Amino acid sequence: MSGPTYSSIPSYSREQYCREASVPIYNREYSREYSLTEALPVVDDDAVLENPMSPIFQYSLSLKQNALEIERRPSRVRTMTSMQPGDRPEVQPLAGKSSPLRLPKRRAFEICIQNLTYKVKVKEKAQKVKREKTLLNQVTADARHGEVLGIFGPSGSGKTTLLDALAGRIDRRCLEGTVLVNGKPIDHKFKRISGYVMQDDSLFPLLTVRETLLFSARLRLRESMTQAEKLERVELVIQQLGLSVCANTPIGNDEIRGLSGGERRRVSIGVDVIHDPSVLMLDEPTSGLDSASALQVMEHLSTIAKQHGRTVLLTLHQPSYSILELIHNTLVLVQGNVIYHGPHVGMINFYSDMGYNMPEHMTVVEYILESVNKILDRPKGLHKLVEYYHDTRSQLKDEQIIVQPAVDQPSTYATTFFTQTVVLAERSLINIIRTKQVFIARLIMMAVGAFVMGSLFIRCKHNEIGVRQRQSFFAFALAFFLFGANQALPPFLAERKIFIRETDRGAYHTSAYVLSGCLIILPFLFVFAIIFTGISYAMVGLEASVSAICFFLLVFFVALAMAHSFVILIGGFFPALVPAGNFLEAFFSITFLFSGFFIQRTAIPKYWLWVHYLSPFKYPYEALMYNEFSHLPGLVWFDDLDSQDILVRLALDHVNPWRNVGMMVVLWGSFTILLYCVLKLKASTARH
Ligand SMILES: Nc1ncnc2c1ncn2[C@@H]1O[C@H](COP(=O)(O)OP(=O)(O)OP(=O)(O)O)[C@@H](O)[C@H]1O
Repeated sequence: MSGPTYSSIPSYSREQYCREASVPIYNREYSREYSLTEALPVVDDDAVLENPMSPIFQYSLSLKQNALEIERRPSRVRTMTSMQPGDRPEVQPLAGKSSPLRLPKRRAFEICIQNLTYKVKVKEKAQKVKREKTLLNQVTADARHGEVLGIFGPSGSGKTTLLDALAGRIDRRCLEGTVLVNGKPIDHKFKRISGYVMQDDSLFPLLTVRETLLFSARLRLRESMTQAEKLERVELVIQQLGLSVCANTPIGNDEIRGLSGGERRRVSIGVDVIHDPSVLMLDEPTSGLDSASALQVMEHLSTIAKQHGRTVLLTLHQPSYSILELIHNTLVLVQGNVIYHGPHVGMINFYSDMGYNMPEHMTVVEYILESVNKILDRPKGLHKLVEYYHDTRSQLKDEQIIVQPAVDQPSTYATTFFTQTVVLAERSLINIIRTKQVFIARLIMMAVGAFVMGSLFIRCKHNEIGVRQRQSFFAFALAFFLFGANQALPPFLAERKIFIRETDRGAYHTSAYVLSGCLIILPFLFVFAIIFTGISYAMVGLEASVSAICFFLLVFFVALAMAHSFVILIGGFFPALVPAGNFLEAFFSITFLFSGFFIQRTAIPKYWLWVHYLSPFKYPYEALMYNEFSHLPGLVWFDDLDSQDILVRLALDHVNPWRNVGMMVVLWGSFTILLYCVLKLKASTARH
């Protein structure tokens, strides 16, 4: 096809258009030119004209600064207007465009995929050596701005793999071929200008739809936008995705009642379109939706592409007629090979030329996918399909779209590190408050534990048994605290997927996430330490000076924070609960053995000493012991042994309690930094 595109119409005022009625407008869908008199007797900005040429479609005509924009959209009202050239058509406001919010003008992006190949090594059960499996084979395609590229293919044909490859979820070093974005090789900046809606919905179950979208807006819309504008954008997305009825419903999950699967899918789309990315990739955006909702979502995506000039790539299964009409270009994959790329209308001719005639009741995609299975059953079936496509490809070449230069979209984060930390902390706080049962349960556990220990070691005497009781109390209390930190694991693992998705798309810095998580939990840990100290300290009858009590509280608080960050670190390494939980149990059990309580440091064989120094129990245990005995100088406990002698006997006389607290802080900081590194690595190689 050749001819001018809409955007090539020169910059005319509306009056000029009316005067120069003979300016031809090329309509790509109908492959013909219309005169302005025919299509556009009177045009108001952002108006819908009941299309006189089609009973099914409306043309949304809008006269923008530099070009006349014409969008074809399915008509909701099937009214036919018989219109003669020169007649004044009925003009209605454009549905779903009521918001005055203007999206920023952005640079248009054209993606050009050339011979993209992705192979993995797979091990067959029976075979010893690994076999190479080709997931993408010489895929060549392009996605243009202002258009929706529909990627089709039978299950397992490589649709998700292709999107993952573009989204940077597959290490580029494992890919052969080229992906060009506006003529330049794709790089890490692409993540920031693109949005990727994956197949699975990773959302916070306790946040409502509106809250979910608002948090996404606060993280991903530019800082320069006011709160009111962000709210307005959220409301617009809610409206466009048909989520108004459930805007205040919690997302929910298997345990908490919430949205239906289709609504959840739409929220996932909302989260990734809220910042209006220049390139939007969606894996099965309509899965789980009824036909009306699916059409609504697709209309929205088509609008994003057409009206805002964004590039949309999506995978779909069995699109209906109406959905297919909203897709401008198609790519059909079979076993990682392209068997068709071009407009879907051309697909009918392409396959009828091959000798396949489409029955009336089927969409072309449905028919092709059904036929492909039969073709694949034949000898060399796939090879023939691919070969036929390659032979005819040159004939299918569509006209070149010239990418319009416009305002560049910055490739940095939309918000500052400070804003990200605040927003993420606020979101975590809401989640903690909404799971108050978990917090209350842990609080009760602390109180009951403190009471049981306090009543067991009640009023320890200053004698030999009293020394033993104090040792046992400190050791057991620390075990109770540190083993209990495992409770942080399940909520973190549930959140981990969301974190990976969000950072993968460049929503915020990994460091902002780690810092916010680290800070928001501290007040809660402090409350636990206070409850425990308040109940058990006096009951056990420990040294009653203010400084000793405060130090005791400080040690437990820092121990809790250190243990919490360690548990989260392990959650960063292991994505599943069982291996992470098992590792933590084993780690805490072994390091508890080396704490110095069961066997003194001086008695530990040299080759095991390193475990003693790594033990998270060692530092708080020694600090607590020293704190207790050093506050009672000269007190004779038994056999003429005073506090100092006891410390010498227990090999604790060398302890510097503040150095131990310092070591705990260092461990806490190291675990947090390691967590940052692990999450950063996981986010960058999410698919492998
Ligand atoms: N790491 C991997 N190792 C081996 N095979 C893999 C790997 N990742 C994906 N595959 C295989 O690659 C093929 C393509 O997978 P992909 O998820 O891209 O298919 P799809 O077209 O999106 O399927 P669906 O429509 O069912 O989502 C499948 O056969 C899948 O099993």
